[in-house]
Amino acid sequence: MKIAVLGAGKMGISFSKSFLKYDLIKQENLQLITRNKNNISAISQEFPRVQVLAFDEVSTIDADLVIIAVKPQDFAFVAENLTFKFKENQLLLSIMAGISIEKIQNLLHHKAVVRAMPNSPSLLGMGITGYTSAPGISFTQLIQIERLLNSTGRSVYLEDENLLDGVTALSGSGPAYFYYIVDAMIKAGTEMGIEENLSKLFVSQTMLGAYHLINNSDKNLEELIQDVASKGGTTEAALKTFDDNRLKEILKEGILAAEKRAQELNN
Ligand SMILES: NC(=O)C1=CN([C@@H]2O[C@H](COP(=O)(O)OP(=O)(O)OC[C@H]3O[C@@H](n4cnc5c(N)ncnc54)[C@H](OP(=O)(O)O)[C@@H]3O)[C@@H](O)[C@H]2O)C=CC1
Ligand SMILES: O=C(O)[C@@H]1CCC=N1
Repeated sequence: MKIAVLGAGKMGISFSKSFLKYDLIKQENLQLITRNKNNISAISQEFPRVQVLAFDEVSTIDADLVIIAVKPQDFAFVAENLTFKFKENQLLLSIMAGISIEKIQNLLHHKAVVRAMPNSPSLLGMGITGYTSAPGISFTQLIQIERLLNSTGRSVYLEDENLLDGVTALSGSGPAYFYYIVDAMIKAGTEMGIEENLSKLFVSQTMLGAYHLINNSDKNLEELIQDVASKGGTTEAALKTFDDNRLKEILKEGILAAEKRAQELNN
């Protein structure tokens, strides 16, 4: 299989690394397309046998699969300035937030589109990707896509494309929410006089342990919380402050704002 990545940024590179790591593709069969010519030598150093091209130098794409990994805001420019046509047998895989299959089909004049929403832990093979496809994509093509996505972590096929904006808000953006909460906890630690590196250790090991308890316990989240929160104790004091300040609602509102933004990106 030959793959071209249009938009060799963080996610495009991260996907490429996963495909190469699991031998799903050879460097010789990968094309990385970037906007800025100054990036070419750095990318070529990392991938010595990959063909690295600038967008305005591309005259044809020799690939079975083209991954579109530019920012949604750059997509209209890409579509208007393509100097080549997609071949009928080429499959497009978009990982752009918000942009619908219909819009991709219309702007690129190409029907065979799969739309996916991965997340940044894909860099470690620990991501999760929701994906869906245009009508007419064969089962064999979907299996090929799923094999590639699974090299970046887990993947879930969704019948309903509309759910992908929710997936974007939940797992696409999710790692940033987690870092945000971890950062707030570490800062609280330093404010209480714990050295920053120690605070980081206490918080990250707590998150890791708690994550494994979620996955290895028969108890639901409410019960796990109750196990920690002794009557009249410290946890209860923290949880009361969170509830008094509507922290859960605020987090939910933030996630819904991310979904709304994904929908706006398609306008
Ligand atoms: N970051 C994340 O965690 C996730 C991102 N996504 C989606 O993945 C996509 C990429 O995001 P991310 O990797 O973070 O962003 P990056 O900015 O790191 O990557 C986008 C890349 O596209 C390049 N680019 C822009 N225009 C063109 C063009 N005309 N031709 C070729 N390359 C071009 C940019 O070049 P330049 O360096 O010049 O800007 C940049 O390298 C987005 O659509 C985003 O919605 C999805 C899930 C998670
Ligand atoms: O913030 C964004 O728009 C992209 C999509 C999901 C994660 N990053």
